Amino acid sequence: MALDPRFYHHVGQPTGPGSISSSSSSSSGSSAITGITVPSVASTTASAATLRSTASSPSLRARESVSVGRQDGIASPTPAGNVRVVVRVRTFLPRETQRGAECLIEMDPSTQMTKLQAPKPSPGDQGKPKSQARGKVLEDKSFTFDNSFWSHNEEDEHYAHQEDVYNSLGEEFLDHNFEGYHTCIFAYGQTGSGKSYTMMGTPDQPGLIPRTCEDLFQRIENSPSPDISYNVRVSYFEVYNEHVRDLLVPRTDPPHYLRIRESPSEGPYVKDLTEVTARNYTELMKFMRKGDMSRTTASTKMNDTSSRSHAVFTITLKQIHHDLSTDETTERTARIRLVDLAGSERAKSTEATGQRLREGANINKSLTTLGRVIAALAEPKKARGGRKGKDLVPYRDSILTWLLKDSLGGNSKTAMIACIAPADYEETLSTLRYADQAKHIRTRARVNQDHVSAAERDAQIEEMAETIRTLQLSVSQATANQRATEAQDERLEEYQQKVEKMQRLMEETKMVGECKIRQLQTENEALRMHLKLALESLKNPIPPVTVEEQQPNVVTLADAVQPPSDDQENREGSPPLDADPEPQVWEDEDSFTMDDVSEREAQQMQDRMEDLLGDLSVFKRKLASDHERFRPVERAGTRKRRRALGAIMANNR
Ligand SMILES: Nc1ncnc2c1ncn2[C@@H]1O[C@H](COP(=O)(O)OP(=O)(O)OP(=O)(O)O)[C@@H](O)[C@H]1O
Repeated sequence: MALDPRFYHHVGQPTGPGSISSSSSSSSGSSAITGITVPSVASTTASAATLRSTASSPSLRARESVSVGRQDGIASPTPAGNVRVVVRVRTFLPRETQRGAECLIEMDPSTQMTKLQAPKPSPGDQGKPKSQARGKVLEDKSFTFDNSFWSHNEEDEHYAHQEDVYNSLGEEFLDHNFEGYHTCIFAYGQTGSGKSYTMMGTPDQPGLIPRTCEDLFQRIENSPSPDISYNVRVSYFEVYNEHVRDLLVPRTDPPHYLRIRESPSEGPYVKDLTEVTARNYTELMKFMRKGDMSRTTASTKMNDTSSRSHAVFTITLKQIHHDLSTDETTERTARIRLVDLAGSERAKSTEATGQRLREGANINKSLTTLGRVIAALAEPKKARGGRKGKDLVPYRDSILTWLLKDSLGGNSKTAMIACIAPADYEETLSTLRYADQAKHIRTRARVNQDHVSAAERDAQIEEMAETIRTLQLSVSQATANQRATEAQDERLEEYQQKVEKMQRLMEETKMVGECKIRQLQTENEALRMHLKLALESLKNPIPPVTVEEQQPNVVTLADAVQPPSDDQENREGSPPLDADPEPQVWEDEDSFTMDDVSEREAQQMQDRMEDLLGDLSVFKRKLASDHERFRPVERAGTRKRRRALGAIMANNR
């Protein structure tokens, strides 16, 4: 049985059902804002349809008009790095319009260049050269990114809508997820620069996260293969004041913070983080909204709903393909990490005091560490190697960078969206510099895929059940000894993890089982149809074919097989033309009537169907017995865990 084509999917090919369609249009001409004449995009409209993008979509502009470097047509000023870096400038906010702010940003859609202009001298600096204004050297700066999204004024023909950002970045990253890669998209920028708008958006203008969720389930629902089962799990946490808080559990007072652990295979992870299964888009959105409501935001001078924390929304997509012919399972797991960072802020601009000031300091601290991590990763490895070849990337200096370690420098395809405000020279310059450095980072993404045979899966479950039994024993012994040691805690934790892992494994085994049943049912249905047709043709046989000058209702075998050609007739050994042919009729001993054939076929089909139905019921019985076999372990595990936890709590008191 062949794997779903998506398992062989190559990067860059359009896959899956389209995302939300784009609505804007474009023509050639010059941008009112940028003042740069761009090549006519009218000629690109033919290919626009195949790219599922509109002519004004930045993704299309990038693919069509830029011919620098990369095969996929996206401008690549970063031969050394593979992190996608895009920049997006937002519209003026009312407070900026009121103070008559000037837009300092220009973007060139044909080269994806972003230019930051030095602001006009303030009244105090009148008469001084521009470069000496405010006592600082302020000059125009230009940067080139994979995409420069112009979201400043909607009237502009190159305005990048939310859907354009998704079409250009989110869709491609979701392709990678279906291929089995971990991905991470994070939004970076000063407070009020449009990070939450880009990642979450509004109900009317959904951002990258809801669009990814929608496209994910559209692709699953339109999956062409019944042999693949999908499992989607989601978690959502925030890093607030250097503490991790689960956003999928209700807030408590005092807040309950989670600890960070590191596993050799998975790297740093949040211990006891809630991870829930989402069966459809509606459920996934429910979890997203729940987490969003719980996120710490506050009104500041710079932003009415300023995020005071870094939020990490993670979707885990598991694709399980079962091959009925080999009874082998192929599993692909992809982690989709979507991060909305808190914005960097200057105490002077926000005029924050008290709690807001402390939050701001912590936000800045972790963002500074992020900056140092980016800077270290952007350097060639040799240059950053410390003594004894130790890697000196300061991941551990903040919770945020520690948790994003894999996404920033490991097994992940990563993108950074640098959000900028149109009228803040210094903050924007700092963001653009970070983004420029991020272009040089190289991650090492790999396809996360495993092959497991049915026997291996059974053995895994068996082995895990054994480990759980041993751990149960040692936990209860330790509890009996009334020694609440750290080792005991660790063992208990290991035990809990194993039980959870086993539950998940059993869930997956159930999914494989369901997949098998689906496949058998499909085959069964096809056979049933076949049988029905065969029986119908038995009831209403096709009238026998008669051949001229031959007995009615019979066909000679020679005629049925091939009409004689002139050549054959004259060949040696062929009966002479005038010889009286010995007709070989269907009634002969060695020949068949049409009815015989149909009956035999029907009988074979009936037998096959009975075999299949037999297989199906054996299989169902096996599933039920597996379920029964492991349920007691699960129940006992939960009971024991509760008891052990209770004992430990009592000991600790
Ligand atoms: N592209 C855009 N189009 C229209 N409005 C936008 C756009 N980007 C941002 N905004 C508006 O700008 C304001 C600030 O945006 P947002 O809250 O997303 O900033 P932020 O970077 O997440 O800030 P913080 O770091 O303080 O949380 C919001 O009112 C938002 O609606």
